[in-house]
Amino acid sequence: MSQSIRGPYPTTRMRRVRRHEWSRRLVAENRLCVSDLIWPVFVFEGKGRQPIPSLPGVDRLGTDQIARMADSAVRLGIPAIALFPATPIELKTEDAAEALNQDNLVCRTVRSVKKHVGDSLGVICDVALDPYSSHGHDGLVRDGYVVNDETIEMLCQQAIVQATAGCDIIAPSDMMDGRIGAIRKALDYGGFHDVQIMAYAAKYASAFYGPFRDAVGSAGNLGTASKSTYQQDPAQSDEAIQEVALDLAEGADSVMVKPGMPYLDIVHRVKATFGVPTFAYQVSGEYAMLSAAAQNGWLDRKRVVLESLLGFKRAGADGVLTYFAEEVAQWLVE
Ligand SMILES: NCc1[nH]cc(CCC(=O)O)c1CC(=O)O
Ligand SMILES: [Mg+2]
Repeated sequence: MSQSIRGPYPTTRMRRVRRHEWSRRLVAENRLCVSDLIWPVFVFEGKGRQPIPSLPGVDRLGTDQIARMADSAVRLGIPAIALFPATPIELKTEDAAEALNQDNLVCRTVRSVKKHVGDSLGVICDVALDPYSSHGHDGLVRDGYVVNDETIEMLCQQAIVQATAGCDIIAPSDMMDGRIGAIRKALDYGGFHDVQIMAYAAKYASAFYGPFRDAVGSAGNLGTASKSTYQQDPAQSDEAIQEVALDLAEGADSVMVKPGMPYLDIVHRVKATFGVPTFAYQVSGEYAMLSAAAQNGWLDRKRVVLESLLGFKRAGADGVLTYFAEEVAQWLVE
């Protein structure tokens, strides 16, 4: 080839650093590690394990499975679990009174985890009424509307009940206005000033929550009703920033964006705007999608899961709540 027809070759060759595995590792800007994972755990009243058909591979755990689960989390180095109770149908009522029972399933589970592993594992509890309400809504319903302030009174009591059981992080997922400030005050007056609040600050009214509602048994209660009068409209972006600003001003220690993959733009904006501990929730529908495709042999389970979680890190999340947590932790420590 003659010199004259050779074009000007690029001085910058992006491919140079990609050539070898050691080099790709060396320049990697983001990394996923076990410390990034929050493990959601469904519990039920009874013994053994119950499969959840729309969450293949995820089981509800009976009371006799709790110690083993907590041991596994500690052994793998998972920093925290998030507990979700499947409340027996006969305990669900219009006023969700079971939420305030000091001996309800979630409180007993918290106590048994704490008794078993103490402070080597953080325990997160959702604050919202949907696992306990006969209508499946996160708040109290008056004349067909989920009422804000009256719900908050109950959420404050629910937070105290959970903190008393030993919960380390209270995670309000209800989207009532002003609940973070009220819960912070209630916790402080109750002597729980060291209990953290992880606010589900930007939580969207999403169809991706379907399998979760199967898991906690609230799908049948909610029926075709929607949560759009309190959860955010998927069209909104600036609104998420305002939600986060309010929750931080009210005393949230960390914030959560939910769902995850379709909302990575929100994760990024929140982290870039506030620079506070920011978490993302890879919700049940996201787990179901990836699992189903992998089960069909259409996607490589391990590779898509790791890629999806790295995506959260790249977007700015400090950690991810994911149903893949235990499995991923096993891969990462191998
Ligand atoms: N307070 C309810 C709650 N807490 C976590 C989820 C969904 C999580 C998931 O889909 O994995 C929901 C469902 C909802 O808002 O209806
Ligand atoms: Mg809010």
